[in-house]
Amino acid sequence: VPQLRMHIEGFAHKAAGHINPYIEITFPEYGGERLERCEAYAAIKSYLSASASTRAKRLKASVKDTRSLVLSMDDNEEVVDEFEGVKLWWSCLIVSRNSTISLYPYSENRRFFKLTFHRSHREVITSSYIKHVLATGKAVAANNQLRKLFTNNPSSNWHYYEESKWSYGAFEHPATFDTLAMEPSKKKEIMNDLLKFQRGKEYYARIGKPWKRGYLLYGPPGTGKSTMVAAMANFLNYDVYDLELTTVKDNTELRKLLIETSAKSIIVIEDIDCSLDLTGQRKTGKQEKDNHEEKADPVKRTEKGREESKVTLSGLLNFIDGLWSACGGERIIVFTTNYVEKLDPALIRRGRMDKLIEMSYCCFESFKVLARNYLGVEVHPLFATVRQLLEETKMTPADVAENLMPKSDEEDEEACLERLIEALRKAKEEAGKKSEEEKAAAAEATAARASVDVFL
Ligand SMILES: Nc1ncnc2c1ncn2[C@@H]1O[C@H](COP(=O)(O)OP(=O)(O)OP(=O)(O)O)[C@@H](O)[C@H]1O
Ligand SMILES: [Mg+2]
Repeated sequence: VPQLRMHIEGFAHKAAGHINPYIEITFPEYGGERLERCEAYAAIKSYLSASASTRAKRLKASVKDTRSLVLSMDDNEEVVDEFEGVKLWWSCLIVSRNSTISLYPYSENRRFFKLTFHRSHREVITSSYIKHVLATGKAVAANNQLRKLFTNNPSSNWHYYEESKWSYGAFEHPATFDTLAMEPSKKKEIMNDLLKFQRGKEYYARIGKPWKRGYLLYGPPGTGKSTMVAAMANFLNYDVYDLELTTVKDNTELRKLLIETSAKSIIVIEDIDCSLDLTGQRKTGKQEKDNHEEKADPVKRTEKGREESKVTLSGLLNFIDGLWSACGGERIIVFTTNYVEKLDPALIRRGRMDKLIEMSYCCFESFKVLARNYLGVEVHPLFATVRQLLEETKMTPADVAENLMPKSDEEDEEACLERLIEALRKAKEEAGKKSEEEKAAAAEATAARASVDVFL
């Protein structure tokens, strides 16, 4: 029984106190009344990850992005540290509690760090070493912080454990403004806007505005809206909260989710036009009645339960306004949509959304970015043809990128560019045919009307 063992160890330590000249300090991962995650633990972890990677033999790796690796001490591993000539030992311990039945998944295993040192150094350790560790650890953490991507859980799971409203994984989207295909001047403008926002703490305080900014990204599918959000997060070093409105049952839940977001984050609501009926149309009497019936009939309700979110436009507006006023710290909210004209004006008016950004079809400048990324080519004789065709045809950056991607090892950049040109020609032809058909249909309609006129 682990608990018993702990007790015995405790006794053993006490008994050995006179003989054993070493002092041990433990730092548990969770502590305090609410068992919240200890800041000290996190700082020590980062501190040790910086020094442990050179000394410890067993390391745990987590990949931060495609270029760097974060190494940290593995469980039950020990490292030696030195401070002002004093030698001390750190170990990472884990106590598993598999034998106890627990409702809280995170408390199954308890981790803590143990610091051991000779009692003659007590003064140095307690007065300066620990301070040094915590400060260094925080700095290290800020440096190789793993950014997180949060998604909201359906409220039926909220009661499982404390931080369950949002679940998260590492945010590892590789998109940056460098790889984003967009008109350079527009890109520059957005980057400057973001920088101004990030550095604007005093400015926002002075003009008495909350330190928040709202963006609406709109454009056809495949023009890089989601990619843009990732690029923003990477640029600012923010966490991302991906809010799925369809799993939010009502306005109250929306509020609760909002309260649990942290500062330095981007809250994204994708495809806002599809998520909910936010087009400003009020419900008809019949729909209201249907809702009542559903409440009375639980089977029907659960059947439709998933997509039947009761979040309303006014709830969402309150969410945004609440964000603007209730939460401290820098936050960005981003909406994406394919149909900006479908949205209620109240949602995108100034003050709610600060900037409307149109993502559009691939222009030649965007193509150059993609060619550089996908093929590593800056100039090529075929570029002229591509330029010509891009001016005459609409193709999304997603489609251009797809065509540029080498399909096998034998394919060189020439082959890829040829394929793109082929696809562009085809698209142009189809667009031409379509407009011919439309013209014909329109002509037919006029002719029909004319004949009706004659008939009358
Ligand atoms: N502007 C762009 N720059 C670089 N890559 C792009 C761009 N637009 C699209 N892509 C590529 O196409 C894929 C799809 O783009 P993305 O998911 O960002 O489109 P979207 O505008 O969010 O589409 P949807 O409206 O369907 O959500 C991405 O994985 C990316 O590789
Ligand atoms: Mg998208």
